[in-house]
Amino acid sequence: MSDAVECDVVVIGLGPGGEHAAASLAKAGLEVVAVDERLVGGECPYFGCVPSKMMITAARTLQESARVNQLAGTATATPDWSPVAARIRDEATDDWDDQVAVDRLVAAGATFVRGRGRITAPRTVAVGEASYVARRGIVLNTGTTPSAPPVQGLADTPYWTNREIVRATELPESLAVIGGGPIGCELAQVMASFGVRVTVIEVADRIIAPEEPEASEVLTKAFRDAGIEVLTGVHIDSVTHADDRFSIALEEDRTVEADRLLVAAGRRNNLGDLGLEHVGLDPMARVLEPDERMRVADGVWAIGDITGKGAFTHVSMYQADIVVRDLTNSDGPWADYRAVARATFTTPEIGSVGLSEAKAREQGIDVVVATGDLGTRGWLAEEPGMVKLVADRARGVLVGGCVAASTGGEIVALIQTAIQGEVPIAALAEMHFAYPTYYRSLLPVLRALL
Ligand SMILES: Cc1cc2nc3c(=O)[nH]c(=O)nc-3n(C[C@H](O)[C@H](O)[C@H](O)COP(=O)(O)OP(=O)(O)OC[C@H]3O[C@@H](n4cnc5c(N)ncnc54)[C@H](O)[C@@H]3O)c2cc1C
Ligand SMILES: NC(=O)c1ccc[n+]([C@@H]2O[C@H](COP(=O)([O-])OP(=O)(O)OC[C@H]3O[C@@H](n4cnc5c(N)ncnc54)[C@H](O)[C@@H]3O)[C@@H](O)[C@H]2O)c1
Repeated sequence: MSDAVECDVVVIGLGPGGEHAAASLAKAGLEVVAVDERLVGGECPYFGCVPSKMMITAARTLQESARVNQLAGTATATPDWSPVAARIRDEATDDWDDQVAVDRLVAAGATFVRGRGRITAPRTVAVGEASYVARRGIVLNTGTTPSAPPVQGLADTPYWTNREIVRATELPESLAVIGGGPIGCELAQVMASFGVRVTVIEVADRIIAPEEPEASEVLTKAFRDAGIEVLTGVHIDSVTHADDRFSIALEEDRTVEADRLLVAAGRRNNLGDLGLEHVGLDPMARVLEPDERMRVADGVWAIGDITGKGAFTHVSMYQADIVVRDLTNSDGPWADYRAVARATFTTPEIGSVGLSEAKAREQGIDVVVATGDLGTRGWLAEEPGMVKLVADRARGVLVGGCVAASTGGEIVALIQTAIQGEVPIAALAEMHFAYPTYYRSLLPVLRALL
């Protein structure tokens, strides 16, 4: 091994948070070595949020055009995947080339190293033959890899994960999706909008299971209305691939056949073989539990999906800002997860923030909930949807909310502000809500909580 290079900070893994932390720390004058074995920016820009939302933008355009026949005359749209594939390749991912991101990082003052980082001693990281000693410490942002469930035969088949489907240049006639979480649901609906016959196979008793049951119900109906087959509470016995077809054998002698199979059954945190034992951490850890400054051990910070605080780009970026504050000796503010917002970009979009009713009850909160529909706006737009608010009766404030609507992810911003600011429900229920907006649908639900 060559002589160790000294620096202030080594960032291992440059997902959205790692890239942001490395650039910000370098701009603040620290000597930063930023390491990634794949692409700078991580899953989000190349295989996750960005390409999937580009697909969703196209799919929504098709969905809207289909509503012309219902509301405004006649229109015929002929779906064509080629502009979507071209935009993903040329505009979103630069053909899966991260040179722009590398240049940005280097321009910020960081040293970029392509390779696999591994902790070999406190404050010491090896990348291949090179070794780096970080005077201040190591920031971990190693993210996740798609994981496949242990289903007989599956590993021997050419199934897709998010990393393959974003590169698809042609669509199959039929697609089976294992997993009805956010990835499975978003991509299933995209494919169905482009005319693919889609079956979603979910082992839990409902799709988007961590969200409110009422939201799952609305989405399941929307899926079925759009011709997507939704199988829930289903166990897969085996998967085979022959003659370019997948056969997914379900219990009770049922089989789903499809041209392609997307596995969206969850993710595995990239914590294996990271040398965690050298800094006193469990090398078998599935998540790294950080303190409020994102510290997980002496001289080690962790951010992003590996912290288990919500596998979202905005959480990774939020945590990166905290690490930057800590490493530049600021006074905070430190981590606060009371009002983490999220949006699943299906149609309707499922926006959520804070605690679900189930999570609030688990925490022993004296819970009161109320639900409603999308009111006048929902009726005008002929749009299904729902609003659910979760409140702490004793404190008279909201602790969670979920909105299924075309703008669900936007409407939750109001609920988020109320949770974060601990605004009394009584005050919220007396505010002006413009008529006939979507967010006005919150008003009767707020009043029902009082
Ligand atoms: C299809 C899809 C859609 C999504 N849509 C959304 C969305 O709409 N909104 C949202 O907020 N989130 C979305 N997400 C989640 C989002 O992509 C992640 O939460 C986000 O990327 C943050 O991840 P991260 O910062 O933990 O790291 P990641 O993005 O996972 O990046 C980790 C990086 O670490 C590198 N790495 C790992 N181990 C090592 C090592 N030992 N040495 C060197 N480098 C290493 C990897 O190469 C990778 O570049 C989506 C995810 C997927 C898959
Ligand atoms: N819009 C967004 O913000 C967005 C979009 C996509 C992903 N994400 C993030 O990425 C994370 C990963 O998403 P995901 O959807 O891959 O994972 P997930 O863990 O959220 O969902 C996986 C689903 O697969 C099901 N499943 C697991 N094994 C199965 C089996 N053998 N048969 C059938 N179903 C099975 C699970 O019950 C679960 O419902 C999410 O938790 C989310 O935080 C966010």
